[in-house]
Amino acid sequence: MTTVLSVEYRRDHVLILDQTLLPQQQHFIRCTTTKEVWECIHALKVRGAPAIGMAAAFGLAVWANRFPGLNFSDFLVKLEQEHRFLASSRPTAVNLFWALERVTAAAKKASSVPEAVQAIENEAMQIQQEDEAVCRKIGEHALELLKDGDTILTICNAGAIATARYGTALAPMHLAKEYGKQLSAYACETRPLLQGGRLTTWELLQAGIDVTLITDNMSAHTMRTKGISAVIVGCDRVAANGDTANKIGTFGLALQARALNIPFYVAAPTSTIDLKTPSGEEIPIEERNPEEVTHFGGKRIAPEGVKVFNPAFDVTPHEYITAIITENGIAHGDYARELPRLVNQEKAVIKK
Ligand SMILES: CSC[C@@H](O)[C@@H](O)C(=O)COP(=O)(O)O
Repeated sequence: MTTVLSVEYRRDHVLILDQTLLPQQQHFIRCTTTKEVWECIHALKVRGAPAIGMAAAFGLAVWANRFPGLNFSDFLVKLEQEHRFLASSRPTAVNLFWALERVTAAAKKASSVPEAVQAIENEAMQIQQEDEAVCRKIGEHALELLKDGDTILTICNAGAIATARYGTALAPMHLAKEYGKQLSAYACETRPLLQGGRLTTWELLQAGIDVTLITDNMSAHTMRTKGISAVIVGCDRVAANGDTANKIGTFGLALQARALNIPFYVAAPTSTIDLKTPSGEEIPIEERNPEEVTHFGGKRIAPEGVKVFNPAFDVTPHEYITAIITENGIAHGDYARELPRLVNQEKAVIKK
């Protein structure tokens, strides 16, 4: 599989793989300020819920390392400001807020600036290390639901470059390859920014995994005619009742899967489960620049003045989700009861 790290911490800077240039170019952006990290997250140069959490956490670590002076209370006030600034880069993926809160809480336990800098750095690196282990576990649990020879359909990119390694929805594909099993994938192109067409195909091809690209409007036909065994998607936030926000188009896939009696699975690190948000109705859905829809490859394709609706995510109601696969096990329905149990097991699993 690809060993490219989409986010790499180098103490006085963080290297971010510019995912907007893939697959044509593999270019890393050197960020030395929180503003540069904010811009990378906002412009989807780094994207995918776990990866944006890591980028933001490392952004704070870079800022802390460059902090001039030793006044601890001044440091904490400015840390809160930088935290809030980075948190404003995107609204939907809860991992962004989760990761920022983790590193800020670690700094608050310190008693001097050097101690706090070290604590932020350690916590950010821990988040990245944990994410790799978490994704591998998700892949292993997902494989319990699949068999050798299965074909899955996915949307967007919930792969290695959206995480520390392996991905979430794509983790079973990478692990199957490692275990000598055969899983094939159909990747929905994922308009308007083509994360499926550009990124999932690139990642799976690099890993030597069988992948076929389709446009988004081919999904129902593909499910019906190509022997799709399961739909597996990632997520940006899972509410306490199991309602799940993921890339726009995901809800449509869930409806199609239900109509065709195909299981619909959500791969969710427990860091993406937000027990404080009761249902999908309370999940903020990011709306992005209309130009993402009116333009294609830098060229206008829609008439000047047309109204545009461009939500980046949608919410799949929990009743359409066959199972939610976490690093701590699988919830099959009754999410309001199962999700707290899985989230609260988190520490036990990570320590293994
Ligand atoms: C493991 S990544 C999970 C999700 O973040 C992913 O499925 C997704 O929808 C990403 O959207 P994006 O807008 O590309 O950040």
